[in-house]
Amino acid sequence: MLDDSSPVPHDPAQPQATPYRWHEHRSLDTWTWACAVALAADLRRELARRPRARLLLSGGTTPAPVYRALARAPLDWARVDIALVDERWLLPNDPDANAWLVRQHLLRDNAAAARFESLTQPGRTLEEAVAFANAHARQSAVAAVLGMGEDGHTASLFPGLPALDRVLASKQPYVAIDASGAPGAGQWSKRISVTPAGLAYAQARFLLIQGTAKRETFRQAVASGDVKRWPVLIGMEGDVGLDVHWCP
Ligand SMILES: O=C1O[C@H](COP(=O)(O)O)[C@@H](O)[C@H](O)[C@H]1O
Repeated sequence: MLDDSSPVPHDPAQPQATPYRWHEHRSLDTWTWACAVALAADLRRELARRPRARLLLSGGTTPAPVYRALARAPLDWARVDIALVDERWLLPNDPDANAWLVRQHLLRDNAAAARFESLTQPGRTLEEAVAFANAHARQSAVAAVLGMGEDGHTASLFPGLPALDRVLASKQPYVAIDASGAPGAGQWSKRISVTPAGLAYAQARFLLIQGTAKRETFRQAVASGDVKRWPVLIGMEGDVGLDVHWCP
């Protein structure tokens, strides 16, 4: 069940500089099903209009139950292309790779028929992986699913990275990221990430978050409006709007 009341203070007399819609769910179950149903609806609508539908996904851990639920949706999955918004520089069969999460939790059941564009492959260099991503990225996607760390990073864009200015201004949809020194990046400092220019190809944006710490992170990000301190704010750039789905 959805409750659209926003916990983030907002003066309705002021135009909202960072547009988002806050969907608060009571439990992990309702969060999971609401997100999966919304994504399936977007895919179904696109497949009714076009030969193929494209979906951009995050990794990490949070979206796994949503992907498992989505995998059971009765769609013509053979016409669906799945790509990542970011990847750690790991081979796709590494359990810490975002590709691994997608393979384990989405590319199964009905969705086993979907076509997946893994960014990393054995023998592919980082530069080749970024070129591969950019070669496929300039086409409309029904939605981009974003995650967020407690530090406010999204995709592989971490707060305070020296390269953020360049990334945020990039005309390329994907770039290589050196996240050395960013505590939230863990041991995976080499990464590939979508840019705001890449996200602009998504017709809808979902931010899937859980827990009070991430709710507080999101509140601080919105209050600050500083995208370099809170890269999650890239989800609100442009006029698409960000659907934030939260559960405790
Ligand atoms: O490193 C990453 O982290 C974020 C957030 O992950 P979570 O485990 O806190 O859900 C994720 O969205 C991103 O794809 C991933 O590369």
